[in-house]
Amino acid sequence: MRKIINPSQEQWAELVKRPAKNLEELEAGILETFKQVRERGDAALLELAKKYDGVQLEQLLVTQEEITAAEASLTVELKEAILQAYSNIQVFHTHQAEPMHQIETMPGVTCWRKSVAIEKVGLYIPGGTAPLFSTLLMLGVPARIAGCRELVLCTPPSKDGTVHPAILYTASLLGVTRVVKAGGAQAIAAMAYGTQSVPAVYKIFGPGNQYVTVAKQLVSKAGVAIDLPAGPSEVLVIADESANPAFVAADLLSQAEHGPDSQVVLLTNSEVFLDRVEAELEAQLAVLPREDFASKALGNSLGLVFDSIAEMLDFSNLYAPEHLILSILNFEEALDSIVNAGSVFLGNYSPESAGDYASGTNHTLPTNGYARAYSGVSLDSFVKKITFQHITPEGLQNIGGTIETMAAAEGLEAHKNAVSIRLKEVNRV
Ligand SMILES: NC(=O)c1ccc[n+]([C@@H]2O[C@H](COP(=O)([O-])OP(=O)(O)OC[C@H]3O[C@@H](n4cnc5c(N)ncnc54)[C@H](O)[C@@H]3O)[C@@H](O)[C@H]2O)c1
Ligand SMILES: N[C@H](CO)Cc1c[nH]c[nH+]1
Ligand SMILES: [Zn+2]
Repeated sequence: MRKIINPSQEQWAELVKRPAKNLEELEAGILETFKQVRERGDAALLELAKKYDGVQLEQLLVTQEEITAAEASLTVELKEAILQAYSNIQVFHTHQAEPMHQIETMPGVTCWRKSVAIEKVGLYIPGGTAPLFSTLLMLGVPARIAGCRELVLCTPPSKDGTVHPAILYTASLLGVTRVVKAGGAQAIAAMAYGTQSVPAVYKIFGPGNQYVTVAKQLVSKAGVAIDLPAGPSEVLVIADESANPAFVAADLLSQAEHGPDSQVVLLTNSEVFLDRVEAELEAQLAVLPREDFASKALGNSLGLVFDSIAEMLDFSNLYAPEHLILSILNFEEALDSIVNAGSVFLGNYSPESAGDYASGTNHTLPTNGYARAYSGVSLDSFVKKITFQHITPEGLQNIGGTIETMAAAEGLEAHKNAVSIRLKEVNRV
């Protein structure tokens, strides 16, 4: 962890940059993958699974037998945990539905907006370093609440050609239409362009590593929608001396273990506290099974000491973390100052893992500073909002003049005439 005491304002711009691969090289490789998938469809997916996932697949689609066997192999404890998380995510996301209001903007002019489900959605479930079946709940539950009809799931196969049973169990709970053994940029291309086995979808959802995230951003230029850039996980903790160094270290490691390109950041107003957290990091890291990823991620990470909580909040807003943890005594006083963050965890007993799995909030969140402008996945992500309007003859008499004047000022006579021709008739009657 890189340690800096009172970083200057000039250093801030540098410090908020995430560890990232060379974008041009990444894009060139991904575009080549897209070309192969577009030209050769399933054959390219099978070849790329061998190249990147190290497995010679016999077929891309998961069979019903595989799903049945997966269900039977899970413990009751894990199934119950999945069902509890499902229920909390469902409750939280169901409450995001907006009531539909019909608004009369002028007498006789009525407007309203209706949420309509996106019919075909693609769900990318990461599987390179860990089988994130929790991500399937985060995407599948709101998709089902919204009423999406077709759910296509892509996830990288493991080396023996299987998909983790908890992913298959969750897919079955959600009634996923098709589960495809494909990961990385090739999976994104398949869902965007379609192949013999993978139907093209209208919007692609889901987090992933830098290959997946850049691939999503590239296909979004080609006409398919995406949810948001949700790349390597990150957490920023703001802690004062009221915080528990062991808890803070545990939270930092929880995101560091996602992979070597993750970044974790600690901001504190006490150098002594920072030293205590560093000692805890060392002790806890030594017993982590994913020590290799976590220690690489810690190598990218920052421990910064500031004079005041206000300054830490300013830095955090510039950094715009995916996850923000406020482990400070008076966290309520800080809430109004948070303007850029994906999801926020308050006090000493709200571990970030709660949001990852089961509290009910969505864990598919903007990374790499995108929380300055993007929200995480929500029910809204799975619907389009279609607006409607109905104008009565009296309504047209009320609003017609305004439209005619504006259309004439833009020099668009046909627009003006679409009103005038009607007004003539209305005024004649
Ligand atoms: N922001 C969020 O909301 C959020 C949520 C969950 C997970 N995540 C992040 O998702 C990521 C998951 O990454 P992952 O790697 O475990 O799984 P992944 O499924 O995203 O990526 C695995 C795929 O990457 C491709 N790949 C790997 N090396 C490659 C190479 N050299 N060239 C081309 N393609 C290559 C392969 O096709 C492989 O199937 C982690 O970084 C994690 O932090 C983010
Ligand atoms: N922390 C990840 C989002 O950045 C989500 C996740 C899934 N499983 C564990 N964690
Ligand atoms: Zn996590």
